[in-house]
Amino acid sequence: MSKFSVFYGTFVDTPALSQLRIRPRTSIGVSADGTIQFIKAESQNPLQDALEFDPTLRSWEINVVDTFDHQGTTFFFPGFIDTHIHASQYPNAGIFGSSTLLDWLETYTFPLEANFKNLDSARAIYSKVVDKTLANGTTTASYYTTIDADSSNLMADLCAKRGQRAFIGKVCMDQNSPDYYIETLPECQHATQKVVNHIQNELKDDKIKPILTPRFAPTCSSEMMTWLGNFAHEQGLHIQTHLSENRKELDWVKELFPESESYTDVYDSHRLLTEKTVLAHCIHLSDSELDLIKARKSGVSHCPISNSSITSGECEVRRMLDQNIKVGLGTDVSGGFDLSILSTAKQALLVSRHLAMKESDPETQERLKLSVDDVLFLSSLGGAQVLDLDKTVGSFEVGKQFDTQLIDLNVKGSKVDVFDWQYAKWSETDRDAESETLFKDLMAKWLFTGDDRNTVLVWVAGRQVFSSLD
Ligand SMILES: O=c1[nH]c(=O)c2nc[nH]c2[nH]1
Ligand SMILES: [Zn+2]
Repeated sequence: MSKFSVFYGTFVDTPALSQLRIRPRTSIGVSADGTIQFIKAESQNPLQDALEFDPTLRSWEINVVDTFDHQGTTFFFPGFIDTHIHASQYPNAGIFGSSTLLDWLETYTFPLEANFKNLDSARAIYSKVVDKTLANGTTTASYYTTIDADSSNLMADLCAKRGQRAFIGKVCMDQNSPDYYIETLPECQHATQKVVNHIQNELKDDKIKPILTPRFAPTCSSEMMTWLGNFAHEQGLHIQTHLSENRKELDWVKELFPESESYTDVYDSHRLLTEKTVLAHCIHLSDSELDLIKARKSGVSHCPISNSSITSGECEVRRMLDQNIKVGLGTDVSGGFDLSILSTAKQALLVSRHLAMKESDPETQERLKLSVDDVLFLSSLGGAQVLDLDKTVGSFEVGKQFDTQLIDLNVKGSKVDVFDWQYAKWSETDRDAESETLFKDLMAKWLFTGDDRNTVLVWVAGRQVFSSLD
């Protein structure tokens, strides 16, 4: 591996909601540990920039990645962050019939997840998931596996080997689950500790972290949630779970936890809401539940494909963003059928428009609509905030890790077509308002007509982890 890398071209990221930052003719220097060391705008010579940054470097020690692009169709974008994906459910992607959450779990999901004791089959499924998510530009994923510890550890090993940044969540469930797929509290404690120990003390890759994963309140006893909440606090661990996805589920939670003020309060009263908690769905929440999530600084994983597929509802993302609640995107495979965050971002935009169409006031309608810039923020820095990783990844800043995808809109065989007048045509020196507008249109083209074919190279912590050019 080179001692130092320098990347040259157009860098695009979203330093805040609704802000698209476009930096053409820029070089970014990255040290061997993957940390961004400098960002130089208006660069003439990336190799020279690296040598100026560190005069002790020799030219042959520097790896130069130059996109040779001045027309806006090739650009670097931060790696996508999938804040919620069930790796174990991937074989069922697309298979959900007309089910809704609770019958979907019984019919499709539990039977599949129960099979992960077989490590060969687990390896085949998990390898596919890591390969495919990387090829779709996902550099960080928060995974649910199954209740099984050994195959969860295998998933951690596969992510480390392939170089993906990942949270590995062994699923915990000790009640209201089928006889063939349930654990007792002592079994859960033992298996959870086994996974945490493997990741922290045996694997020792600081890109891979354990995440405590009570499946959702109905399948978790109060004793289990108390233990998990305390364990998370003692060890400073992340937590992920599902919250308020489906109306029948809400009624069930009310029945099971009559003493709790709300579904959100069930988790809070077990110390499960922290600034490292990821709450998937959050569709049917009251104002006071949103206040509680905000007070605890927990994050929301918005999973629009899943919510439409198993007809759970429409998450009011703008309502959350208006209150500065952290929101990222989740594919929620296989409630969601697509492991692409680009597709998920597109669907997030469309779901916001469905919510807008229910309003009669034009101003309210306009406000509810998420823009291209908004959903690209949710796919990158928004997700990083949800996972409490925003000091490490999600945008291009000195000191952050270089987790990046290189997008080429003109790649052969791609669905995207760019016509002559649509190129941004950054000239050698010029950066005019027209190029900026044209470039924004190219980003919209990418979101709506692009797919994994446009993701040509992917790096995590400066290491190349995927190439479509090989
Ligand atoms: O989208 C979901 N996927 C699941 O596997 C699940 N389990 C409980 N609730 C869930 N929701
Ligand atoms: Zn889920």
